[in-house]
Amino acid sequence: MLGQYLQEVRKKAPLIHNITNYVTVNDCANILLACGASPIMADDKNEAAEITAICNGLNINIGTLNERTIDSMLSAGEKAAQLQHPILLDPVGAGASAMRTATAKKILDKLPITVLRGNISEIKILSTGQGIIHGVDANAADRVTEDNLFEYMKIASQLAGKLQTIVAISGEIDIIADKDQAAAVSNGHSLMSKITGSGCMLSALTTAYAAANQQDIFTAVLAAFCSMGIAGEIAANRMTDLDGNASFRNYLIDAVYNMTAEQLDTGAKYQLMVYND
Ligand SMILES: Nc1ncnc2c1ncn2[C@@H]1O[C@H](COP(=O)(O)OP(=O)(O)OP(=O)(O)O)[C@@H](O)[C@H]1O
Ligand SMILES: Cc1ncsc1CCO
Ligand SMILES: [Mg+2]
Repeated sequence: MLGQYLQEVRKKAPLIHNITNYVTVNDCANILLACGASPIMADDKNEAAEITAICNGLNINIGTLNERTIDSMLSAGEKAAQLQHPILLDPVGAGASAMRTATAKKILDKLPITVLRGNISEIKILSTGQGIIHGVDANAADRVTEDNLFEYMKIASQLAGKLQTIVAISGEIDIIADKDQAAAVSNGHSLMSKITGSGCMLSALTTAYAAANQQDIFTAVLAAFCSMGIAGEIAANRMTDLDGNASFRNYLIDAVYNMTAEQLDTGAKYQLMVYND
């Protein structure tokens, strides 16, 4: 079933506008090409809205935020909203500085964000106003485990209802939630946390899946998360004794490039909770 969502990405080849950080920008472009989408990066206010208008989805990532790009994010976001393009916000490092936290909140407040995709500490800080983040990485104390999973799924779903968005939390176990349901994805490999940008790439990929599957964005996000996790497992399997995190990064992109709909269908590992209240 999820494989169809990948097929739609390949068929429609959505063009994704990325306003993103300068650490992982090239990886974001390559992961979009790998899944069958196309990237364009453009972060000047004078062209942000115009670029968004020729695209099918907008990926806003605050990883290397500066005063200038905040305006570009809002301007592109307003245009994307007018055109009913999906908009994803990756609140990289929310909680690490007052500027990041305030900007993530401002974007959530001013734009109809379709998907909020971050690690558990970023999401926790944005929802409760409290917590500690380890730079751009999740705080180990916030980890989603088998023991707290159902509690976190419910909280994610409540937050999704409050923000009127899909909340998508990455980590060893990923959680994707809207106000009525939450899915927990157990695909992935610990090496994914040893490269920078696995989260940024996931956000770019998720924007492409959402843009190509607008009729069911929740399932599109689920498919994107499963495909990234499966790619991580395939990449880890290819590692030799001399390989390190640089090779892993390449193997991960290669696995997204070579992924088939069948691989996604058979490899996806998730459980779904539907809430009635
Ligand atoms: N320990 C782990 N085991 C399995 N998968 C993992 C693990 N850590 C991260 N992942 C996977 O890596 C991807 C990125 O998640 P992560 O939470 O590390 O994002 P992030 O913190 O935003 O990353 P970055 O900021 O470096 O881009 C997701 O697909 C997630 O499932
Ligand atoms: C390391 C880093 N710093 C700002 S953005 C980024 C990439 C991972 O989010
Ligand atoms: Mg991140």
